[in-house]
Amino acid sequence: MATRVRPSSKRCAVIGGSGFLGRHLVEKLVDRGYTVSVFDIRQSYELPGVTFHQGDLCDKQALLPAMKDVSLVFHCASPAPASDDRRLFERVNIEGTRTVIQACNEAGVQKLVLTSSASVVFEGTDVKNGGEDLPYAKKPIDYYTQTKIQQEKLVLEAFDEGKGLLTVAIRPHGIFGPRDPQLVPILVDSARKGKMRFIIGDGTNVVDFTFVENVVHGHILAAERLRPDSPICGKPYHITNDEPVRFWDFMSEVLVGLGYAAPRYHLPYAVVYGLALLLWLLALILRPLVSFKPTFTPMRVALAGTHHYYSCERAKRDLGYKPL
Ligand SMILES: NC(=O)C1=CN([C@@H]2O[C@H](COP(=O)(O)OP(=O)(O)OC[C@H]3O[C@@H](n4cnc5c(N)ncnc54)[C@H](O)[C@@H]3O)[C@@H](O)[C@H]2O)C=CC1
Ligand SMILES: CC(C)CCC[C@@H](C)[C@H]1CC[C@H]2C3=C(CC[C@]12C)[C@@]1(C)CCC(=O)C[C@@H]1CC3
Repeated sequence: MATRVRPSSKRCAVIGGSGFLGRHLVEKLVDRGYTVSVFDIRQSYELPGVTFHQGDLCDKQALLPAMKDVSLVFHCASPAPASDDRRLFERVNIEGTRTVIQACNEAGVQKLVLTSSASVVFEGTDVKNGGEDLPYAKKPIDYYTQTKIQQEKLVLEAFDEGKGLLTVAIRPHGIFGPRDPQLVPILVDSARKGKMRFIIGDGTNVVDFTFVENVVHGHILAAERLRPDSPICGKPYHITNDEPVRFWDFMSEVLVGLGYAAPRYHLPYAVVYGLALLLWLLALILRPLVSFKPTFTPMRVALAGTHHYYSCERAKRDLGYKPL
């Protein structure tokens, strides 16, 4: 009878490994002696020792070769929040994640680490030092958040000792660092268009921005602590800098550092949120005729005008996490 060879614990796959977080994760894994396969819909770089598999994660047959002899899978692929395309989010984050789980089970993968998001509990109102026990948002503000919630539930519920699949979810918030494709680019683009003169609300709201290397560190700790008897199986973990900052101070520092003026004039939060909602509706109605993407989406305005910072005490306790 043929015996199944147990894959090496240092062989892993990174789904979404061509992206911002994914590439940082791949680079750190290679440094730590892992053999890495990247699976992504695009290839954005080359790295010695890393094998690239190009394909759509909704296609199980395309995924399986990237998972051959792999014991650990990181799933950090998602459409960009800015795309605001309901069907795309549902297809990739929900149906695609189901496919990833099936492929992991078929390929005999032992551990699956999902990159979720702290925004799965954010409903547009203040979250102060939020723990992982907060309920999922009942009224998620956008399709991105709505489908990230479903995705996280799928992965955590897939934890099944019987089948041998151990799962965990990492919830970062507002990732920044080299090659960030959204935070600084959106900010700079808005500043160039003269849209960053205003502070939404009173400007004192405190939030988490998380350095990408801390997020990578949290993922690797979780992967290495994921064992059948570990308390982390089937659980989500917030990973932050453990250093919440004022949203508008952070924005101002980045803008001034890049040679733009800091926002100065205050606008009432409720008015800007209402306008953003109106613009979003207008863009939705006019979509068949004209396509325009408002800079100030309801989600961005909510993030810019409320407190949203999270406790990483559970990660410190269970993962031995400490910001780098
Ligand atoms: N950037 C942030 O502030 C935060 C990001 N996250 C999560 O972190 C993860 C990584 O995000 P980023 O690196 O910022 O985004 P990114 O856009 O740089 O990376 C996502 C990657 O997924 C790939 N991808 C998308 N659809 C795919 C598909 N159908 N099949 C295969 N690959 C596909 C893209 O090509 C891209 O390389 C995502 O799951 C995101 O939800 C969570 C919290 C905050
Ligand atoms: C136009 C301005 C009012 C705001 C400009 C800055 C924003 C582009 C960013 C500030 C907080 C960021 C953030 C995310 C994207 C970029 C910001 C809105 C996420 C939505 C990315 C995906 C997540 O999972 C949560 C993030 C929260 C913070």
